[in-house]
Amino acid sequence: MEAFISRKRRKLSSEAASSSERKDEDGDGESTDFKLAMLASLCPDWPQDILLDSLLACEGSVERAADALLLPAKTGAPPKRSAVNGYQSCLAWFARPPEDGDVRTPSKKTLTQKGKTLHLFAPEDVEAHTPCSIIHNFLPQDIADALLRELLDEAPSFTRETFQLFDRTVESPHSMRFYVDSLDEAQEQKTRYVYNGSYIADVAQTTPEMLKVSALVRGAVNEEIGHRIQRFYPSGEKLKFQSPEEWQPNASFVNCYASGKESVGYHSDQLTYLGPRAVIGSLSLGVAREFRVRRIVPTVNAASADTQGQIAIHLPHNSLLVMHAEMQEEWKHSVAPAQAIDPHPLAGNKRLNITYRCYKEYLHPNYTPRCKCDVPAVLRCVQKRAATRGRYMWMCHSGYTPGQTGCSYFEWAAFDDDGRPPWAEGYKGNVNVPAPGNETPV
Ligand SMILES: O=C(O)CCC(=O)C(=O)O
Ligand SMILES: [Fe+2]
Repeated sequence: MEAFISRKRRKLSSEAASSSERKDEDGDGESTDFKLAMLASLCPDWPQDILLDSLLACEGSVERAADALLLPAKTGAPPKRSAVNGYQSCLAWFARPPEDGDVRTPSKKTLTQKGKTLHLFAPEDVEAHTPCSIIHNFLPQDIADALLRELLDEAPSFTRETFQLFDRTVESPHSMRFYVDSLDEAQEQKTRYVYNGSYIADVAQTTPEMLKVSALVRGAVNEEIGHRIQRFYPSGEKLKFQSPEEWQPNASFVNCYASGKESVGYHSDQLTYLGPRAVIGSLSLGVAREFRVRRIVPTVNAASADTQGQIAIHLPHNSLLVMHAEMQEEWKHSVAPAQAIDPHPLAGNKRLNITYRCYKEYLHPNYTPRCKCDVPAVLRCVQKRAATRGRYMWMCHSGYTPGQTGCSYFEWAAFDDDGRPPWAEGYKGNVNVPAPGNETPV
């Protein structure tokens, strides 16, 4: 569902848009994810893989795919997800264990196959084959339980996002709330920070347990970043545009999945306030669920969107998943609906998830470019178009506001090697330079 808001709205004139900060765009037009999300809203009972198959069979036409699926559904229930789609468990059984001093790059080999899901459980497999790392049993049990209890008390205040999709109003398939560390910041967020063209009306103050845990997450994430750079990045150096500063969480989205049916569609998190090559620390509590990731491959048509299949990372209670600097620009992630779940002793059927984020002071909307509608622009990275892939751009997002069409404002974003914009202290010069002849993304 989140993917609804990660698409260009211009072509869909009868459609208004939604809120939520985090979701990113390709800058490449209406993609398979968006079509999939639309199809999922029209056919909510069908598994993702069947939706995708149907979309491909109908050459990307959402209407035809929905017709094809809904016709038989009138006479029977949707088919069960095929059990043969998932395979493999611990790749490390087959791999040489890394030795101290090894510098490895993340596996380039395609492990996943079109339409298949590769299930990963072991932390060493997750870090070797995805842009993430995971720490199981992250918190001492009493702290994890206290945090979970606190979030269970908070959850009734969470809300669902609503989207206007053609003539339908659609709700996000899980609820959430945004938290910042002080009341001043909450006020600032409500009045200055724009998310897909709107302000967030409800911004809460980070709760005491969340704040306590934030300090632990901060230490662990910084350690994981160092480990990732040393072991996986070329020459053991941080990526171009990645911040060399310490990662300091100061904001978080908390998500609640009330049952196995609740989910979030494939998306990338929006970079506007996090900057390029953002790192996110994601703590899972309660019911274990699958976190699916898929590498974005440059596409020419809908049929090539799933050429590498997807990887499911299992997120048990009290696990900390770190989405590293490769993640938001090159991969998409989702939480798939679960056909069966194991209830948790404290949380019942619920999963609570905190995504700790590091908002950069120099990306405060006071400083970032404003579009012709006089709205702070949204920062996006070209994900699919091969010629400009990986370039950052500032664009208008007023088009996300119901009733507004937005403007055509577009500007390549200037960042130095450390991801700092020109107005930031210590800016060393633009390295986000488009290739000649590729000055505009569309
Ligand atoms: O629930 C999760 O693990 C992921 C949530 C997510 O992707 C988000 O908040 O952007
Ligand atoms: Fe996300």
